[in-house]
Amino acid sequence: QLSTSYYSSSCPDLFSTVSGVVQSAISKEKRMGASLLRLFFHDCFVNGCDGSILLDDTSGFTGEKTANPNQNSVRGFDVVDDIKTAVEKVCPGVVSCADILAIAARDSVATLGGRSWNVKLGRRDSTTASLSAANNNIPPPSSSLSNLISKFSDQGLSTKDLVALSGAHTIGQARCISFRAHIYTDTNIDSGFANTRQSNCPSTAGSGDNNLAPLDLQTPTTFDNNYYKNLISTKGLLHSDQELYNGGSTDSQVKAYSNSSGSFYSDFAAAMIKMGDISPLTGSSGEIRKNCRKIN
Ligand code: HEM
Ligand SMILES: [Ca+2]
Ligand SMILES: [Ca+2]
Repeated sequence: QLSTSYYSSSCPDLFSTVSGVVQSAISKEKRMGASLLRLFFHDCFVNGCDGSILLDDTSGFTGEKTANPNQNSVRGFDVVDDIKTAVEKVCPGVVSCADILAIAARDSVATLGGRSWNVKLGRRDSTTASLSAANNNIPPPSSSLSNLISKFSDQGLSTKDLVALSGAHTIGQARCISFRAHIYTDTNIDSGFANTRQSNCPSTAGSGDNNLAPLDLQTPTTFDNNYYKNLISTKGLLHSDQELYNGGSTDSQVKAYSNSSGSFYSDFAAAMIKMGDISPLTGSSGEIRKNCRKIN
């Protein structure tokens, strides 16, 4: 029921308005493109793409921002606010925050050198959020391949979608706490690479937990297929990344993407559209939030 032309008459300037704000945010800080892409993933995996992740906690309401995968980690909420403000100026009360996340994710990929796609729209915004679903549904970086496959399958996404979508880790940064175990205890990691990462991520828990390293050591601000090349040279930063190329069923797809950015780009776009279709609120369900951080 989502459609690429959903706002064509109600908000004809929507795409140019969103992309203007996204591009200016990325020109200030390239990492922001990665952060916006990740927000869409963390929204869609928790009761569908309904903007639930954007709701702030209040004294009487606990949202998703303090869930384990999100706390001290997800970012970009100020940019979403800037996009919403710009969109409200051109078409007040029309465009959902959930759709803004979908467009911003697409524009981020395109701005950082990836290929664009036609984004489907017409989602409405939730009036609820779920801390427990955020904790349960978003896989942690300690996940095994079978855990990853099952968390994606729970959302209706295939193993092929898992491998394609994981290519998002061609951009952005991770905290030491997310990759410490992989660089100190796993054996399926290039030893020089492990040493390099250890130099800014102390083995002791607590110290340096928030120190950052790029998910893609070579081109962390370019959306390319280098992530898969890293996996083949056992330079995946997260344990979960390297699980995709560790002698299992997904090795062949990793190899294929490492050899063909074209097949990665087209499968990534198809999988993003599929992820964007997870349980949208439509019709009279939900609402169009005026402020993405709170229900009307
Ligand atoms: C396959 C399972 C996945 C796991 C286990 C996972 C895990 C993680 C972790 C642990 C981080 C670093 C967080 C931190 O240390 O603060 C991260 C960052 C990131 N993830 Fe994932 N992720 C997965 C899939 C995805 C998907 C499907 C997307 C988008 C389509 C995505 C996009 C990103 C991006 C862009 C970043 C960097 C964000 C930034 O720099 O602000 N990830 N992910
Ligand atoms: Ca959601
Ligand atoms: Ca890259």
